Amino acid sequence: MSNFYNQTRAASSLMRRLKRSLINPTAVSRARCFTTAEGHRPSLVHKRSLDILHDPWFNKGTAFSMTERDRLDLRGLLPPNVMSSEQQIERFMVDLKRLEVQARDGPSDPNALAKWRILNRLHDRNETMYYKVLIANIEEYAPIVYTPTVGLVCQNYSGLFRRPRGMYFSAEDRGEMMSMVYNWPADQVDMIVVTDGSRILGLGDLGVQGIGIAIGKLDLYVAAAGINPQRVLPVMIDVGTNNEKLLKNPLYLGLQQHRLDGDEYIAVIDEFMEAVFTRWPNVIVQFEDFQSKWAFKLLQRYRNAHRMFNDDVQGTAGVAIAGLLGAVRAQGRPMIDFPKQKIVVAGAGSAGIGVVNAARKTMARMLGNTEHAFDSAKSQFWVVDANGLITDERENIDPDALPFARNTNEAGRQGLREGSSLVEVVRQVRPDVLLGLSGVGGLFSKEVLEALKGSTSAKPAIFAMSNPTKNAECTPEEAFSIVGDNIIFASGSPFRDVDLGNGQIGHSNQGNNMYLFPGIGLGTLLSGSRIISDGMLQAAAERLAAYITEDEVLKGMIFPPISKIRDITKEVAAAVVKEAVEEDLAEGYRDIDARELQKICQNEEEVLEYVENSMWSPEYPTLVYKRG
Ligand SMILES: NC(=O)C1=CN([C@@H]2O[C@H](COP(=O)(O)OP(=O)(O)OC[C@H]3O[C@@H](n4cnc5c(N)ncnc54)[C@H](O)[C@@H]3O)[C@@H](O)[C@H]2O)C=CC1
Ligand SMILES: CC(=O)C(=O)O
Ligand SMILES: [Mg+2]
Repeated sequence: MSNFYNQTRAASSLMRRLKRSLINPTAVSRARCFTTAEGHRPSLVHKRSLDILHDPWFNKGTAFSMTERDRLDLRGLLPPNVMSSEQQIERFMVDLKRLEVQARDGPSDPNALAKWRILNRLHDRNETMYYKVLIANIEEYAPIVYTPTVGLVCQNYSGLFRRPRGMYFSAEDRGEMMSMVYNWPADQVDMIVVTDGSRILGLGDLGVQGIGIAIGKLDLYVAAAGINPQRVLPVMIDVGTNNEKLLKNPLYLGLQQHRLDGDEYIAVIDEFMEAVFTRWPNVIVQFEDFQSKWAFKLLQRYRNAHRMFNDDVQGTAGVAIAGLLGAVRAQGRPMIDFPKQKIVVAGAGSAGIGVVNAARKTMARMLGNTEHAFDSAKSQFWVVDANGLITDERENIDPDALPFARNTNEAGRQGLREGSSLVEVVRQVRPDVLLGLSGVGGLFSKEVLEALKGSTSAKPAIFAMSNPTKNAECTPEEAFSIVGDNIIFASGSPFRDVDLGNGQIGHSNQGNNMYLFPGIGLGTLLSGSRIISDGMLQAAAERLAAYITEDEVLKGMIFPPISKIRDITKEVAAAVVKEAVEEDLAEGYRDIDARELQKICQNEEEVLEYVENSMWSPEYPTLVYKRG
């Protein structure tokens, strides 16, 4: 694995300064399906006339040139004035800008859902333009297509549903999935994001309505990672819901039954996995928002045999590690001091346990990667769940949380016991970091934040990572006003920076797995790795951590702005490709075989170029009709 500690920021910025190279004809085609080659070569379509205008993959609306209108039997079906794509966007934005109220606070923006509707309608009729708008305005519209608004969309999905997007596999489809997958029109699928809707953000079981989160995540795959939108597939596996409110709603669109469980549940997921990997053997499957009960089990079940990962467990862990390392640097300490950090984590679900596992491994590696280092690193964590501090006295302890259960005697010496409240734990431990993945809005109450003032750290870090906005454990205003100006703050959903007065800004970082999952997926795709190893995930996290400069970190920025997400994703993907090659997992992608990939990986600039050239960009291709 690349040695993170030797990586310099200077090297990364040099890479970024590299001039964009011309498309390498031997590089992976970033062109759309049916496109014969890169960039300006035409795309072959098997439809004409209104069928084209009704196909969001090919529709250009008013931007169809006159020659194309003739070629595709479109003359007379559109107003005569041919628009450039810039003019089209200008016209579209008039509509959207009418609703212009600062969107970054999500649900507190009364127009968030209306904006989502306008964007969704564009998505339905012209994908190229949709992604052009999204990429150009990612900071403004990520909070609409992704957290927090996507949460609201999922909650209201049965009412909002108009046109289908993605695939639905339900418990009723048992025995049929292998043939159902052929109902999807694309012969190539690179990325699937699948959910069973059982834990959507911090909003609980939303059943079939959870498909919105898979759609939102894939929007970021296209916008940030440049995955071709014709090759993404959002999937909902509907095994029922335990949300009684939904079950009682006759307009609910999902199966009106309680969730399958046990072997029956696993059989459905197994069948789905077999079906998608049979039709698309090279696809990557991202598991999203599965309740913790299944998240870890399914990850263990599939991760050594399939190209898959669990974003909530592994993506979140990587983002948190990057943030935690940033917090150490922000304290003016060397990163190697990370193993000394005292970390209180509120939340022992898929995300919380994913984070403590990964943080423990990172600490152990820094301490020499011995068994002793691994064992002692666990003492840096205090994990609190709905029942308080987890100790070895806990009855029916979740096996995933077991390694982090505090020894009761030792807890006693600290003035703590099984079930101690969060405020007691913070008061006694005086942690460097308070990290929330509990899904409980306001959990970091005034009392808890007051207790954090006793932190032994010169600059304590508060990670209120639960989503959407109203589920954040605290707001940045609360954190800065109660704990003081000298803190680091990050939240899962976006908040505005805080004006601290005297020209000082309290930086509000967004600590969300969106910084990693697109690069993990893209890097895996471009390496052709058959699995996603711990090393690949670690390399991704390290690259994200290295993205922030020393200057930025000292100003309290531990994550880069969302506006840089495409560049960040490129770097993360490059790190993943390199790691896959180093671990001998890479089998190559399309016409780049494993040997060529190895050569590419000898030169950092070439890897970045390879990744960049493989990313789809939203430009209209010239369309040529060909009988299907
Ligand atoms: N920022 C990010 O990138 C990510 C954020 N998340 C967020 O993390 C949250 C949790 O996700 P999961 O772990 O999958 O959910 P989960 O439901 O599996 O786990 C929630 C945990 O919080 C604990 N909890 C509940 N009430 C508590 C309280 N009063 N005090 C302390 N702990 C309490 C529960 O006992 C449980 O251990 C969600 O809101 C989700 O949106 C998840 C993944 C990524
Ligand atoms: C961000 C994310 O994956 C979650 O809140 O579940
Ligand atoms: Mg999630």
